[in-house]
Amino acid sequence: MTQQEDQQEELAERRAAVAELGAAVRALTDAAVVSEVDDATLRSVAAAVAELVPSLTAARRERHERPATDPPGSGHRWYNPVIGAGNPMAPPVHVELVDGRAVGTCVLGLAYEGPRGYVHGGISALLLDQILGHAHGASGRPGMTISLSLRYRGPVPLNTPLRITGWLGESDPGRPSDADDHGDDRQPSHAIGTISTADEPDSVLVEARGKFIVPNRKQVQRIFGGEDFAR
Ligand SMILES: CCCCCCCCCCCCCCCC(=O)SCCNC(=O)CCNC(=O)[C@H](O)C(C)(C)COP(=O)(O)OP(=O)(O)OC[C@H]1O[C@@H](n2cnc3c(N)ncnc32)[C@H](O)[C@@H]1OP(=O)(O)O
Repeated sequence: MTQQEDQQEELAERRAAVAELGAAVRALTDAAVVSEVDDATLRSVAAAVAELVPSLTAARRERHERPATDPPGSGHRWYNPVIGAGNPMAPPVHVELVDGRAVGTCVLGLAYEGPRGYVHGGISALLLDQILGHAHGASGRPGMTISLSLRYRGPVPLNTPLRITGWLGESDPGRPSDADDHGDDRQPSHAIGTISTADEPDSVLVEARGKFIVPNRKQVQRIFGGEDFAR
């Protein structure tokens, strides 16, 4: 086996272990928010969970440090709060590109509840920000959201397969390019997205419109210390 194959195998093993822990803690969260067991049981589970924390934090990363799952250039985000299999707060949403659109699927449990039985509006915004960003990134220009507006047309049901779709709209017409001052592409892109149930994809429950920019070199330096932020 070559050194590169060795590294690939190690990476796959790491990602599998990270996903396993993510799924286990996600299941714990799901159980915690639906549980109606007695107080003594809640307290004993809380104590058992607290005992587990030091074994995870024995080796930890700090802000700006890459996790082992996301080596430079991989473009992976295993702890992303929407798609990251390693992040227990992520549903996680599974995203595919279909005819140039980013299409995400997931089921949201009671941990994401806003109005009783339905998804919290902030969670819908989180999912749509991600899917719009994915559509923007898939066009070859990974960027940052500079604005996001939502229209909630109908409540999004919990425990129901959902479909989240994002695509690019027209760019800002007539915006002057100030590439000379800032050194990069300065036309914000518009992206549009929707949430519906998988069973009724044409019935839009939430609609989003966002604007994205590709940070120029100075901005990347200022915000991320110069590292290629998207990879
Ligand atoms: C198979 C393929 C798979 C692909 C797979 C990809 C997957 C990839 C998925 C990722 C999905 C993540 C999706 C989550 C995306 C987030 O959540 S991003 C996090 C949320 N956004 C932020 O944190 C941005 C915060 N904002 C900022 O840091 C600053 O406002 C900015 C954007 C750096 C600009 O600040 P600044 O340099 O001081 O510029 P400023 O003087 O304020 O700007 C003046 C004007 O120029 C505009 N402008 C500034 N910089 C730029 C620029 N670089 N370009 C254009 N216009 C600009 C400004 O918007 C502003 O416009 P107006 O408001 O006047 O219309």
